[in-house]
Amino acid sequence: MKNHKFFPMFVDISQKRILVIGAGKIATRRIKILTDFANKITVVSPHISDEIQKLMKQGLINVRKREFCESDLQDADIVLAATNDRELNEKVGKSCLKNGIPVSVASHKELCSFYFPGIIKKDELVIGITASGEDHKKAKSIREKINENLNQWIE
Ligand SMILES: C[C@@]1(CC(=O)O)C2=NC(=C\c3[nH]c(c(CCC(=O)O)c3CC(=O)O)Cc3[nH]c(c(CC(=O)O)c3CCC(=O)O)/C=C3\N/C(=C\2)[C@@H](CCC(=O)O)[C@]3(C)CC(=O)O)/[C@H]1CCC(=O)O
Ligand SMILES: NC(=O)c1ccc[n+]([C@@H]2O[C@H](COP(=O)([O-])OP(=O)(O)OC[C@H]3O[C@@H](n4cnc5c(N)ncnc54)[C@H](O)[C@@H]3O)[C@@H](O)[C@H]2O)c1
Repeated sequence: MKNHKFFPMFVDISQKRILVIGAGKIATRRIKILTDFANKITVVSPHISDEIQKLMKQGLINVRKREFCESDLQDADIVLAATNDRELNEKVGKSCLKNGIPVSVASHKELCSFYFPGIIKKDELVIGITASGEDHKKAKSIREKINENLNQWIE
């Protein structure tokens, strides 16, 4: 295929129903970012990190404290699969792709219809970074470098 890079489309997700499956290290990192952009975040997971618990108490997210079930997808506009059960992530990814629900699968880049980017947010500036799924550490280190220098560049 000639073009297979993902386009950085900046999208209004403020009213989108976002379903995050899993509430561990990766899901928590992403949910904390998403709360700056989205108002309708639901997390489904039997175990919840302390940080997720805090966000729930602040009213920033809804939590279904149980295992994922297929019907969770019925009221989801966007899905992030981030459990430590790779088979489940895969099942979710395939189901979303089949049903046209935008999905990012933390364990299977080939099942993503979008990638979760590295994000820097400063006032009205929003910067998203991807290494096209090819080098996650590079995406992280470039995000850190931009972060370190941004204030200086703005001045
Ligand atoms: C950008 C960032 C956002 C975030 O996660 O917040 C992000 N990954 C980050 C870091 C990171 N990821 C991984 C490590 C461990 C070291 C390593 O393996 O290299 C580290 C480093 C670390 O965490 O220090 C492991 C990993 N990641 C994926 C797989 C599965 C696969 O490749 O198939 C596996 C193997 C899992 C396993 O085998 O178990 C997949 C995806 N990770 C993505 C995003 C999507 C597009 C990536 C891109 O654009 O390149 C994509 C494709 C899908 C998605 O998840 O949407 C964030 C850095 C930004 C920041 O720090 O700000
Ligand atoms: N994309 C990335 O940046 C990146 C980086 C490292 C790892 N990973 C991948 O991300 C995934 C999650 O890693 P982690 O470190 O956050 O794991 P973790 O062990 O910290 O958390 C896993 C979470 O999944 C939940 N879970 C397990 N079974 C579930 C089910 N049936 N229904 C709902 N929730 C369920 C657990 O309750 C827990 O909250 C792994 O598949 C790993 O391979 C991705």
